Amino acid sequence: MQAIVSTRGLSKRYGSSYSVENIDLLVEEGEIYGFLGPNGAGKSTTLKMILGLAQPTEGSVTVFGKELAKHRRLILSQTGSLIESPSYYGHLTGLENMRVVQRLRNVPGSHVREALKIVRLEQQQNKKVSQYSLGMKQRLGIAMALLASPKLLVLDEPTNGLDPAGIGEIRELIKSLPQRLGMTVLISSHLLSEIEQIATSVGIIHQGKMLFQGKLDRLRNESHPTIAIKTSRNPMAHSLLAAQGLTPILQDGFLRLSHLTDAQVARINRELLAADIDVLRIVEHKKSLESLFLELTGKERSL
Ligand SMILES: Nc1ncnc2c1ncn2[C@@H]1O[C@H](COP(=O)(O)OP(=O)(O)OP(=O)(O)O)[C@@H](O)[C@H]1O
Repeated sequence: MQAIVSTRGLSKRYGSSYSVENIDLLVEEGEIYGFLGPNGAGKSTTLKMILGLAQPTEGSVTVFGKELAKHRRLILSQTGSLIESPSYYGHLTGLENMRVVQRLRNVPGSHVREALKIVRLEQQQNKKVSQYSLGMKQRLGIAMALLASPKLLVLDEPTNGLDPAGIGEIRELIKSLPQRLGMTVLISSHLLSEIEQIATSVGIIHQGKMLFQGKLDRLRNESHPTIAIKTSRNPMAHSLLAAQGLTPILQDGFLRLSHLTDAQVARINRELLAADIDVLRIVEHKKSLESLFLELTGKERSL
């Protein structure tokens, strides 16, 4: 698969400290890449460097296979972005605002109607933007970013400040873009729950460093499930398992074990029964992505 965005050793230093340190980010064609991290982690700074809005202290950015430093104009002509809140004229209507951007970007007028249709603002296009809700303003910002039919769309926390209904709308809109318009999307958020619902790949950044990058499924597999076994005689079962070199933890009426294969679980079950211990429950507990994310960003450990 073709790399749409890749960075090498990308770093940004403000004063004596690094806000972004040695980031190798990789976004492949047709992906929705969720760039995830708590507030102040370095997401905006990274996205700004990818868009040529901030100068890296070290490292390089390649977009569409071309180095940003050398092909900035070409790359940006094929990239749409929404960084921080969208800029618009409140006293003009949505349509008039779109026309301003259309002229600035020198794209055909037909794109305006198309973009307004995609973000479902057609009905409100003649309303002044000062009378728009926050969600409508965000959608207008996305419509502006879509105007030039970009191959890459970069969105920095596009659902910030929206209510759940507004978040849902933007989410569905973004989700539809790769298939509908053949776009690749790079979107940042501090909410795992949000990224989890739309992204195909994630990059997790914390204190300027990338802690994990890859498919969401791989992140899920990083979590080793725990097997909890409830028996009729837990203390005796505990001794039996410990004698076999296992390290069960007796907690809340269950013996908890981790890193077990299916074959080991089956063997334990057989042995408990053979020792005349009834097995009442065998339950698998998977770590939620949320707890994995907190563990990663809380402990700052590298995967
Ligand atoms: N122009 C600047 N001058 C000095 N420090 C800056 C500047 N821009 C960002 N920083 C610092 O860089 C760090 C990362 O900020 P950044 O805005 O990239 O984080 P973020 O992950 O986007 O967080 P948020 O979601 O809160 O915007 C922060 O500590 C911030 O204070």
